Amino acid sequence: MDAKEIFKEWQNATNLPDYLRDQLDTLGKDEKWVEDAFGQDINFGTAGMRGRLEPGTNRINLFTVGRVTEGLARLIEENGEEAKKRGVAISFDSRYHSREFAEHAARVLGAHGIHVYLFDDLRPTPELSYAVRHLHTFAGINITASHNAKQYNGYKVYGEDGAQMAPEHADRLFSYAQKVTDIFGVKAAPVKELRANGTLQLIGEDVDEDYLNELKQVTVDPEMVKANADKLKIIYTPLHGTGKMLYDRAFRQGGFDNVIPVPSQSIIDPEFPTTIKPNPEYRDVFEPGFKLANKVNANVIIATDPDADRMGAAVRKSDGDFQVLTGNQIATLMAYYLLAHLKENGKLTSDYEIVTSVVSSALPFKIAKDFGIKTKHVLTGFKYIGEEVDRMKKAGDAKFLMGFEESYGYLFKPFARDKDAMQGALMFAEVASYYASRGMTVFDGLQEIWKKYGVAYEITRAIEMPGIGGQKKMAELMSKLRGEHLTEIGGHRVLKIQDFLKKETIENGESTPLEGFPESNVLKYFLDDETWVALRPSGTEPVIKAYVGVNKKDIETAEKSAEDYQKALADLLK
Ligand SMILES: O=P(O)(O)OC[C@H]1O[C@H](O)[C@H](O)[C@@H](O)[C@@H]1O
Repeated sequence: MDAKEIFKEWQNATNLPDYLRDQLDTLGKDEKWVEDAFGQDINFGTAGMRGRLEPGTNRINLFTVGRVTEGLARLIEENGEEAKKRGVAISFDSRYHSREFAEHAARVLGAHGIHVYLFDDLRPTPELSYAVRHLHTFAGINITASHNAKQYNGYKVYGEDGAQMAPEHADRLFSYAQKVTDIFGVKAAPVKELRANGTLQLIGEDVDEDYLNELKQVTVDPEMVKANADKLKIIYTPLHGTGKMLYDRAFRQGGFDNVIPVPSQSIIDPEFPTTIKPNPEYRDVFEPGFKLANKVNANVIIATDPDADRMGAAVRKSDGDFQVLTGNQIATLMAYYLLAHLKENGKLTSDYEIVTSVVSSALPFKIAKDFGIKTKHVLTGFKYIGEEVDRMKKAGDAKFLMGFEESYGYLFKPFARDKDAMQGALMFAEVASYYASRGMTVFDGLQEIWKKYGVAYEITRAIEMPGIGGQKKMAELMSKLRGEHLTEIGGHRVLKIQDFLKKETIENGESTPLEGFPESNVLKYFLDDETWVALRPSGTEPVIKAYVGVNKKDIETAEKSAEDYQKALADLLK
């Protein structure tokens, strides 16, 4: 069936809620929209499915949520009665329709007799990851579009290890979902019935308690934190989302008594009214925090995104202004602190390991090597970091120190297996406390690291390619570049290319196999001035991501060079 026919089916459906029917009537006047919203099924990417909250098979709505949950139900059924009994934990964030979708997913699973643990209210993503492990469920669902704009929602699926489902399983789930021919006929049992027969169980405070208890392990030097408590004032913002549920207790039990929330951003609100996108990457989300910090004379601002898996921070410089740090810089500070702490306490052993993605900063690895510990690169997607934690546990060949991604994700203690902004916030607060104890700001700390190891500076840019045409364009651009074997970028010689799709490394015109990674549409180039650049279509947004990482003597040269490289990449993508 083509897009127009499917659109007609939706028009004729008898069970569309009014808000979807209204949207269908208005948006449906635009043929291009119809083509985009009905021309394909919404895909499963880096983090499950994500899309605009609109009617359509290529959108997020009650019906696409129902269909994918039906796919999950069939995957669980295939694994037998035990899997059904273990069931699924479900959480949701502060977005429009999140609660409704979570409940709908519970009802669809319930109709298959699959046990469901549904959070009674919004909760952070890492708490769901923790709940899956803690309750030994077979899977987890989280209704969230993370840091995307308010028009979006999404559906993340977790495997029994608490990490986002690995591609093999996710593909299977998706293929089951696609076998659902009548998207309007997916069965959903009534909540009342499921509550009465015990299939649907609400969870909340009980899991909070246990998760908060685990969070206590994150702080590595509680005494130092305690001794410097009065030197540190932290501003915290949950950006209108789930971080609000736990931050207060988490900070307090960690010994951080001086944490002041940003009032306007502590209101749970799907409009995210104080932001354009509730993403701690962007300076604008910190504006209310800056004002408050100036008023109460605080030096550190910590922000978590609406589902509290990403954590960003801004720190005061000596001129009084705030610097918004990148995810890479935050991870660098954390890695240095953790290693220095282990060393000072005579606890540093060479079997510690840091894991990060191939598009994240090289500096934490440089530091790790200097301290003599192991490092491991994985593809983008925190689930791959989760897999490494499992590998270390099973093989017993390494101790997990931390995992991080440039996209503001960090994990220290693997009781959660997704990036955990609560853990990130606690660790960053501890880093701030460490520098305060030395009479320094966090920004001074970063400069100290740069002085020792050189300035690593990274910029990630997203080049938008929306719509169905966009997918095609991204595929064409990537395959064109792949075929070209570039020898020069931005006036610099390419020394080596890593092609993660063809799984080959090209160096001096010779190709050797690139082992140890699943296939992925990523190209990474290493240049003659210690710069690396990478290109990949995002798995969560209709964009190609262009990554640049330079190594220079000072930050000014680094910033300029990184900008120049970004321009060169933008030209390549024209
Ligand atoms: O670069 P993308 O494919 O858009 O993914 C960006 C990020 O999306 C989600 O937040 C995932 O959990 C991360 O692991 C990933 O790094």
